[in-house]
Amino acid sequence: MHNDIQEVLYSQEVIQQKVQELGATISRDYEGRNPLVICVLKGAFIFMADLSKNIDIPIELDFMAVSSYGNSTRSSGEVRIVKDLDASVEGRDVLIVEDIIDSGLTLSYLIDVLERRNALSVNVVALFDKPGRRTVDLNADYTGFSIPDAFVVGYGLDYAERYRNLPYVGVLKPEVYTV
Ligand SMILES: O=P(O)(O)OC[C@H]1O[C@H](OP(=O)(O)OP(=O)(O)O)[C@H](O)[C@@H]1O
Ligand code: HPA
Ligand SMILES: [Mg+2]
Repeated sequence: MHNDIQEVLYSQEVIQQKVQELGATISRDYEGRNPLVICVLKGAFIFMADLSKNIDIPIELDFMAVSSYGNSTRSSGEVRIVKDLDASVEGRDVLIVEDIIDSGLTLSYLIDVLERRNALSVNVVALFDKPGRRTVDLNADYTGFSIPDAFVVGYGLDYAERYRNLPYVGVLKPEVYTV
């Protein structure tokens, strides 16, 4: 285990099992359609890679980068599009792939943007959800784990850009945070 990690909350095995279940459900629900699956960078890059391998219907992939946390454990409240999609979403069934929903600000902003671009449908799959932290009303269509109010890292999730490469999800030792 990484020296900065206090506790592992979700092991690699537990995450893989959940990702397989989510992939199977999504494959069933989108049968006969050709959804545009959008990865919200950077946090969702590992989840997107694993989830897409577990979806066994035709899909297209695109990537969008948004940022609001910077080097903090709190949202700045301002969501910035750092990289936009390559293709149009007009008339497309869109599935947004997120690593985590915390305040809900990132997703409510993204859903609004994609609906205004005339997507046919906009749904969300999030691996982790902290329902207790919402500042805006938002629910994912597919959720992996509901988690308590703790700042987590690993499996794509960062603190100040670090720890994204950990294969599990855990909490940092308090002394690691520069508050
Ligand atoms: O519900 P919210 O409070 O908006 O928080 C969730 C979002 O915050 C994180 O992204 P971040 O802005 O840290 O960018 P990153 O993915 O590049 O780390 C995370 O990856 C989600 O996209
Ligand atoms: O708990 C978290 N960890 C990492 N990034 C995040 N962005 C929102 N919540 C989190
Ligand atoms: Mg981040």
